[in-house]
Formats: sequence, C-alpha cells, structure tokens
Amino acid sequence: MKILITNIKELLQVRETSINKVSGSDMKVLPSIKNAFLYLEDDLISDFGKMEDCPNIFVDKKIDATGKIVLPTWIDSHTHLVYAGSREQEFVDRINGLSYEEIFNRGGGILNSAKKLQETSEDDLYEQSKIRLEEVMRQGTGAIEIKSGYGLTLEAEMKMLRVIKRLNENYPIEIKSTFLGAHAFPLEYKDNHKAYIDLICDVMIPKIAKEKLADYVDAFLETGYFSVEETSRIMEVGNRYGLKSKIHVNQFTAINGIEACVKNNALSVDHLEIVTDADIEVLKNSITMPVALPTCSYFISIPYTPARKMLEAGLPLALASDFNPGTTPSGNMNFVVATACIKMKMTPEEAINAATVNAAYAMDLSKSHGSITKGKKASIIITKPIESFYQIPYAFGSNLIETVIINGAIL
Ligand SMILES: N=CN[C@@H](CCC(=O)O)C(=O)O
Ligand SMILES: [Zn+2]
Repeated sequence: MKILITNIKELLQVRETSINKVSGSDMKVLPSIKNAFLYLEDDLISDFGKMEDCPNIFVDKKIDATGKIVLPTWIDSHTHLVYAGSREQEFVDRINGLSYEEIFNRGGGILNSAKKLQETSEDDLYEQSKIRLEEVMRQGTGAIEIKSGYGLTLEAEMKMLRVIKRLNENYPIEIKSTFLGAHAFPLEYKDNHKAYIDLICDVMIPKIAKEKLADYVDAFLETGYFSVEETSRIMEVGNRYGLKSKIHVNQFTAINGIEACVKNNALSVDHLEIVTDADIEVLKNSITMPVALPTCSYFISIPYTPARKMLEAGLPLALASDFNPGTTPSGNMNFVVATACIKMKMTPEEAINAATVNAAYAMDLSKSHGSITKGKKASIIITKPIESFYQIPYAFGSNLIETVIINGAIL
C-alpha cells in the first residue's frame, strides 16, 4: 500500500543517514522539517522532504496532516508485558507504608506473579497479554522488547517465551524477546542459589537458545537478588549461546554491577536509579546503552535516574517503560517521555531522542527503526493538531495521538 502524508506541520527525527545513537549534548538536537511530506510504500519509508518537493503521484491513501506533528513510533526496549493477573493489593500495601523490599520478603513481588503465571494456561496468558500489546500499539509503540521472568521454572519460562513468539507472529509490531530466568530465586532454591544458577546456565539457556525462543538474556543484578558473580556467569553463558545481555542493575543499590555488564559487552544496562561517578566512568566509551525507566520511579517512589549528570558526562541515554504488574503497570511511552521531562529534567528533544534513536539501539534495531530515514520501517505517529511537539510531554494526561502506522499498517 502506498500512503502519502502531506502538509505535515513538523516532521520530527529526520535523519538523512541512519545513526546508531546520540550522546551527551548531541541529544539536545532533534532534526526536523517544517511543512513536510512523508511517503510510505508498503512497510518502508520511501521518501520525505519539504512540501514544495512533494511528488504528484497516484497513491492508495492520502492523509492531510495540516497542523499535525509526525514522528517515528516509540521504541520500548524494556518491558515485562507478558504476565498473569495483577498486583493491585501490593499497590495498596505500599500506600499503607510497606516498601517494595518488605512486600517481596513477605512472599509478594516477583514470586507472587510467578505463582499466578504458573497456574495460568498458555492460551489464557496470550489472551491477557495481547490486550496490553494492542493498547501500547495504539499509544504509539512500534517496537517492543518483552521479557520472561515470571515463570522461574524451565516449563513456565518457555511458556512465557512462546507467548512472546506468538505475539510477534500475530501483530505488525517488531518484538524482541529476553530470557529473564534470573529474576528472583524460586523458594525451593532459597538456600541453594548455586543450584538455580546451574539450572539457568546448564539447562535453561541452552534449551531456549536451541529453540530460538530468545534474543537476549537478562538478570536482576541487585542486593538481595542476583550477585555480580552470578550475573557475570549468566552473561558469559548467554554470550556463548549468541544471546547478548540486557541487565536490570542499580535499581536500589550500586554494587559495581555496571562494570561487570560493560565487561561482558552488555547491549544495555537498565534502571540506574542509583548511579555513582565510577559507574559513569565505566559507561564512557562503552558499547552499552544506559536505559532509564522513569515511570517505575514514579510508581514506586524511588529516585529518578540522574539523567542530567549522565548527559553532561557525555553519555547516551534511552528511555523505556518497564511495563510490569509490580513496579510499572503502564506501558504508555507518551507518559514515559513526559515523566523524563518533568522529573528528570530532560528537554523534549532529549527525551524524544532517548525514546526513538537510542531506544532502537538498545534492542538492535538501529538499522530499521528510530528515525525518519529512507528504507527504515514505515512506523510512525501522527498527532492531533497541536501547537508544537513540546505539547507531547507538556499535556501529559491527554491523548494527543490521532493515527499510528506500524510497519505500513494503519491501526
Ligand atoms: N526490578 C525487577 N524487575 C521488575 C519488577 C518486577 C516485579 O516487581 O514484578 C522491574 O524492572 O521493576
Ligand atoms: Zn524491568
């Protein structure tokens, strides 16, 4: 299908040649064309430019974008969108004064979700998850990473990964899949951590890699969860099986986990609510993308990733939702971008770069996603008529999206 979008008030994130990532002060720059056209052919961006150069051609669909902003779809590089049930009782418990840690120590948290997931059939899990996927697509997400990690047995982890695979087959959105067996120690391994790490490294990763059910490995590298040594072993085995790592780290404490991730060539380090000067130093000149999850900080009232400090040190930064039932029951990337601006003091230009170009890097999609570039995927957001793109974070509670096109399919 040929789609021509005309009279675009401003076409954002225009990159003549694709770039892998934007870092430091370059993140302040969001290249755009005012009064633009955009031409999509099937699932690809075919042409774009100023309205005066708009081709006069026959197309299947013309969209007049007078007064509207067009930008590439959001890329959400960190989610746990496949889960069973919900955890709103823990939400109320936190309002009443319990911490995330206290809830976990009472058998809540990840183990609560794991119990629910183990009791849910694969079909039911698919049905529950697809509702969330359809919702985030309507909210402008055009590529998404989804983790396992609420199974914690080989059988239940594989169930989650098969559901992710089925979502990928049935929807136009690009999905990458991450094996997160090391999310929490199951109760039966409470006093024998080594046996669970052995199970992950000797049985789960080989089996999952053989069945091509995951693109990446992840672990919750945190005090009280997985140590630097345990996570390093998982990253090493992952690398051996062709699964790069994307690691939960520095959410509550800084224990030199980032250094271990960089050493193991992790694709991304995610959360980073607590970041030391030494962490910033090891991230400099590394291939590892730091990923902030501001709506997690918002929901469970923990510190926000120190974005200003990191950008001033010249680092790149990506933004993702962390959509999960415990710490972030929302996958709305518009709200993620707004929260990054409001709470982390990122400018709208920086936040949009973080949720498009840098987010694409964090899931190996730089070649196909993240910018308006000829030959990249026809995955775009068309807003309602708005004053300027600053409205996207400014009017944080409003739905400003009129149309979403993903891989050439109009939703
Ligand atoms: N921190 C680890 N994992 C998830 C939350 C897990 C849960 O509470 O269900 C996160 O990214 O916040
Ligand atoms: Zn997470």
